[in-house]
Amino acid sequence: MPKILIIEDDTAFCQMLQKFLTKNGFAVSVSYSIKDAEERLASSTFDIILSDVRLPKGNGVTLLPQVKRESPKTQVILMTGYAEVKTAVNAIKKGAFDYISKPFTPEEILSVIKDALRTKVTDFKVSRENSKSTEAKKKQINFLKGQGEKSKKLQQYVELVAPTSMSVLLTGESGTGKEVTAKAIHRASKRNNQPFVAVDCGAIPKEIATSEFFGHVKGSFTGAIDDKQGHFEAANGGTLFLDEVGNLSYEHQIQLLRAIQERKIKRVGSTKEIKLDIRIIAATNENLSKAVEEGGFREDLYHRLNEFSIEVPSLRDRREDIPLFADYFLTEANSELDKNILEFSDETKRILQEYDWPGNLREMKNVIKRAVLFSETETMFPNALAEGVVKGASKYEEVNFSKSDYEKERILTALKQTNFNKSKAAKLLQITRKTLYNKINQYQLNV
Ligand SMILES: Nc1ncnc2c1ncn2[C@@H]1O[C@H](COP(=O)(O)OP(=O)(O)OP(=O)(O)O)[C@@H](O)[C@H]1O
Repeated sequence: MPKILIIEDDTAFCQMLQKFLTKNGFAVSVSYSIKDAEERLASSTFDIILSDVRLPKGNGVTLLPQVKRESPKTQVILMTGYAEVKTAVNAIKKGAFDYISKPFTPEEILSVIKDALRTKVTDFKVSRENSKSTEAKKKQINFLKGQGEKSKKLQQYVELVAPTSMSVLLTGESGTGKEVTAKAIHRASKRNNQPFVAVDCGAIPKEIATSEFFGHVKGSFTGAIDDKQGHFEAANGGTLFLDEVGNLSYEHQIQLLRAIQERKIKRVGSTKEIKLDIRIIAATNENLSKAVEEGGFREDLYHRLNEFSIEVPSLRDRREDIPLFADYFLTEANSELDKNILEFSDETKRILQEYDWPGNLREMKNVIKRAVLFSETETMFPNALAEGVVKGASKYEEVNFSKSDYEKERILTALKQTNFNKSKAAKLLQITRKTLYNKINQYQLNV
């Protein structure tokens, strides 16, 4: 029976969730404070931790390093309010599995938990793939080219730099698509039949970073029970993607620089040199040049990584691509959830268009997947969207969109979808024909 720990200071909500998850076959423990959670984590192991972001005396994110250190297989899901999306997105980079915005429904929480249980935790968020990967993996690396000016420029740069052996530094906010851009560069390069190895530098504990990067031989330190290949060796011949490179300690910056310059490495505890032929793509959502000025990042390494830099635009800066990405994520969610939502209603489109998307494409993908799960008609209406998104779309409040506007819109869409066949439209709307006629009169619809 999978074990879940809920960390939530709202005791009533916590107990309700505990009851619901217990009924659904999970062994559920609860902690109402960070301190209690820390104690529990020290003595037991859980498959899933479901933690509120905002807790008295801290937040759910501060627990992540402890969880990742003591129980790397545990998946962490954060429960957030609207204003905390950015924190949650940062938490994902630190190793959290996903976040779920409050309020959520029972189906939604179960779906996230099931996803988390299905997804095996890889060591420190390292993913390895090569071009001979399975269909599923190929699907994961889909890269949609946008049509707006900024997206076209991004695509141009990708095509320009891909065939060269230049190091590329990708900058941009979290969730903008830096990793998928790195994969797109790899796929368009001559190395595309060689490995692409992605390493989240922010998630590797300092103490073992050298061995993670360069590997080790058996017995070289306590805990080195076997020979182990590092990420550099695993990527040999292909591309090494260093995500969150700004998080590397000074010591590891030196080690990386040396390996890149000398094009060879030694495993920890070994004298044997291994020759490298690697293309480096690094990514950061910090201002790395400022970090160089302030002395937090080595200038020589910065120049090595930054032979060519590409800024991946935020979704706010490429709003003209929102419909394209929304359609793309709709199709993706339909196939993942085995649903068939065909379109967005006009009001839904407007909300998606006007919302600010602080978590960028990652947030949009999550919002649409959740909404697909909720939608019961072939058209997606605003009520399926997370409340934060609806509220966040500023003009939504200005026009004071009311329940009746929404109802009217649903009725018109259903009528259009059924070619104005009122029986079919009523069925689609799950109301009786008589109610439909009453509503048509009430709203004076000319149909
Ligand atoms: N061009 C794109 N086409 C299709 N999906 C995309 C595209 N860009 C981003 N995505 C989707 O958005 C999500 C976030 O992308 P990705 O992980 O590459 O962002 P990131 O900038 O590397 O984020 P972080 O800085 O948090 O590591 C992924 O699920 C990815 O599939």
